[in-house]
Amino acid sequence: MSDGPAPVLHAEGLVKTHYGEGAPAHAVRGVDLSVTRGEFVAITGPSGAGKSTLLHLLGGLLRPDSGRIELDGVSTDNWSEARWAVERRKRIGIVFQFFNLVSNVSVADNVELPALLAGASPKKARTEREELLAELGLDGKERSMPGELSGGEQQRVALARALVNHPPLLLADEPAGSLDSKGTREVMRLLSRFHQRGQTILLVTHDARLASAADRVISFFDGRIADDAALTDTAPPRRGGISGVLELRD
Ligand SMILES: Nc1ncnc2c1ncn2[C@@H]1O[C@H](COP(=O)(O)OP(=O)(O)OP(=O)(O)O)[C@@H](O)[C@H]1O
Repeated sequence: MSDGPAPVLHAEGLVKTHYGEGAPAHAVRGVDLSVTRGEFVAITGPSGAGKSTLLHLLGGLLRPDSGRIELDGVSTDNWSEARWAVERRKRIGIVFQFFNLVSNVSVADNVELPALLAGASPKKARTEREELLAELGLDGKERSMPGELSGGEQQRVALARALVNHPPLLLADEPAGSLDSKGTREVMRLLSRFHQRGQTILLVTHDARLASAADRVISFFDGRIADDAALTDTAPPRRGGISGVLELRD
């Protein structure tokens, strides 16, 4: 590898088979992947290709059958579940299709909790929460319960929760998958904004139009990377990708 800084994420030889009721599902069949700081990478592919399984492996929510993962140059090989939980809080924010907010606590508590668990003082957690919710257009919703919010608002709360500890890596698994076109536009606009400020993002989506908002698109098929289309250094920066893409939806 070159002398530059370690990639935010580096995976080698990842394999994962699910054993359910029927035949084993060979969801991830040997994946090598590096994500550099500041990249916005989309992983796209048809339903059942193994995209979510890959994202769950990369976030430590599933263990690979074989292969290895490094985060910021640190090997995760010997991490226990408990260690993963601690490290994930600092290093990886995750947003899911169905938000996964804690339904019986307020918006404010949903966002502050991961900060407190990571060791922030109550004052710091509160400040971070206030800043993020304001940034995400959720002023005045602090005392609401998740169920009182629209899908788009809930996903913005989930985004605030994922980013409250300033993790180097944001993983997003079909974050617009349960949103209408307005919510989709909003969440993609926010991802793009955070990316422009330097956030490294790995987005899983079956929707090629949303994937085109990223600056590198990986096509995933049958558990393997079929294509990895990074923009070259000499390519002109993409502009208006998201609005161009999402106009299609209106
Ligand atoms: N927990 C599980 N138990 C058994 N099989 C599973 C499990 N999770 C996923 N699979 C199977 O693994 C394969 C890959 O699934 P995965 O959800 O990773 O694909 P995907 O590309 O994310 O699909 P989608 O876009 O529909 O979410 C599929 O055949 C799926 O049925």
